[in-house]
Amino acid sequence: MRVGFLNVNWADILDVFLVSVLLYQVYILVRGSIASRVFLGYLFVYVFYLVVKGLGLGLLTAILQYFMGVGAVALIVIFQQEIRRFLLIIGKSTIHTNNGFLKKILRNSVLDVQSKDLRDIVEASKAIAANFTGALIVVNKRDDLSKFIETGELLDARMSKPLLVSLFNQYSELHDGAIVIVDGRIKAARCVLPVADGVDVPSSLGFRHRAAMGMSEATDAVVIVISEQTGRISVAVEGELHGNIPINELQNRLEEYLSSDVQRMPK
Ligand SMILES: Nc1ncnc2c1ncn2[C@@H]1O[C@H](COP(=O)(O)OP(=O)(O)OP(=O)(O)O)[C@@H](O)[C@H]1O
Repeated sequence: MRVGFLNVNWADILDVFLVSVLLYQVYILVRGSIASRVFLGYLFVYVFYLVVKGLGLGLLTAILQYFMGVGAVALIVIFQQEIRRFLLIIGKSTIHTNNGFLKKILRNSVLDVQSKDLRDIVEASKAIAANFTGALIVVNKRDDLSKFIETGELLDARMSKPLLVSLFNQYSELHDGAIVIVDGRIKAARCVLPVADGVDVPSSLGFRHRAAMGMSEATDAVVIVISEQTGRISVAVEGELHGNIPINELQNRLEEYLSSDVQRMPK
């Protein structure tokens, strides 16, 4: 088939499709992390190398070629976490499971958490806020949250309001840190989240709220934060904190945030 002055065959189309899928997966894995900058830097050097090679600058081409060879090894070391997660996703997923690899790539709707689960989260938030207990609840969207789950105590429990409330009870050994919910299951408790420290973070904010902002900045997850001091419920999404949300609005707001599909720029 001819497209303009190009001769394109099915193998070319398949090739471009597979490379796009691969680059998209790499982007999903590294976005929001420091690794994304390294990845972009390496890509920039590679494009520069192609230009230099095209211009026939032999010496510079040889130097860049050597640099990229060493860089490839360095990339494997720098990206070891991401590579591990990538292989885990492939290993765990089949097209037939709910978490299918293709579904993760192709789906547009990201609202995996059911209304009943959201109701449990809202009811639990209401009870926790009424008792002036602090809480931090992370609800996943599309990003893989394994590296945050690994920092806490693995539970993989069915969603329930009583369980959520008791996990944050101040006498519970698991009350500190955050709970991470993935596809409607309580995956882990006592998780450590990244803390937001940018210039746009109000200095009056405590660490619970900063962690909520940091997590929603680093991933596409939606984070509910309940203040121990004021009993106020806030929700962090895409790095922004929406403060003091009335309990009767919480479910709608969560549904809205969890189903919106804004593509964030990598930090
Ligand atoms: N990086 C973090 N990851 C997970 N949880 C955190 C993190 N930082 C703080 N927390 C939680 O927040 C608690 C401390 O909250 P702190 O009082 O500093 O925050 P705050 O935003 O003022 O909240 P509050 O209004 O509830 O006091 C810790 O005991 C811990 O449970």
